[in-house]
Amino acid sequence: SSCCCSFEDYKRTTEWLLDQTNHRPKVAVICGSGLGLLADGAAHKQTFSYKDIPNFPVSTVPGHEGRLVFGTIEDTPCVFMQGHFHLYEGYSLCQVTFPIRIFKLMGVESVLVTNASGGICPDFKVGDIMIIKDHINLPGFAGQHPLCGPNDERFGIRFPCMSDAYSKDLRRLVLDVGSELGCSSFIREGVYCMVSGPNFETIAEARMLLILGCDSVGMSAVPEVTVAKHCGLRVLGLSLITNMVSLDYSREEKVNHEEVLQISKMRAEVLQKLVTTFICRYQQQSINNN
Ligand SMILES: O=P(O)(O)O[C@@H]1C[C@H](O)[C@@H](CO)O1
Ligand SMILES: Nc1nc2[nH]cnc2c(=O)[nH]1
Repeated sequence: SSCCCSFEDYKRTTEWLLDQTNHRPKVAVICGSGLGLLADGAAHKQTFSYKDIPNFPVSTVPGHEGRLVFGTIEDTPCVFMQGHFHLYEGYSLCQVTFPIRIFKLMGVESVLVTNASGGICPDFKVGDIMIIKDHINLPGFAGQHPLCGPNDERFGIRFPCMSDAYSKDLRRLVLDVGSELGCSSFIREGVYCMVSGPNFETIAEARMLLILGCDSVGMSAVPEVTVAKHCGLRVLGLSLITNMVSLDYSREEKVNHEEVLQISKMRAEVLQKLVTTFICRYQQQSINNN
């Protein structure tokens, strides 16, 4: 699975966007399933449909609007992806992660990845927000890895370190913001495992993931985070627990995508407050540190 996009492709898309907008985002927010509302807190919005952006993939999954929204949160220039791409849609991991390198070339410094996932950790509850502390790249173990193929040094090194993929400072900051907003009772930290999907887990698979140390399981984030870390972006990951994964053969409930979207919509407002306040504090901290 080598990269199907050349540096020229990335450059062409970046230049096209820089020509079309005066926004120069510093923070990129990737909105997971049903979480497009996260962009609603931004002002001075300018929106592009993915289908109109050269080289951009398009969204094919319900709950992913397929729009790139530029805007500002207080004084911070941001870009929101309302919908992102998945391996199970038939995209290569190079296409899945294409926007990350565009953001890098546009001057973005930090990426906030959100998504929906199933809770594996028995202490979790539906509606919890899990700060991603670490991940397991299950497709990566099988060679489905976005950095396979020739390495382009203009983006990053051949053998990037992944033990610090999720910025400690950003995790601390979002924990502080969560407690300031009175959300501590449903904010968790944990390990996210990516599977390719599109089916939800069997019970035996779920039990295996529990033994492996996974707290939640989903079908995204990891390729985007890996490529972001490779090109030197700071990363924060937030995963909304939309369902509990069955670990027990006697459990009757069956998970489905509609339920995932319903819980995402129900929690989007809280997550939006968390994300917008986080971005405000992030900006204040950068000002204080400079
Ligand atoms: O795009 P995310 O990772 O938020 O979406 C999750 C994984 C699948 O795409 C979908 C399953 O309901 O939700
Ligand atoms: N793989 C997986 N992805 C999800 N996305 C939301 N819920 C789930 C889940 O239970 N399993």
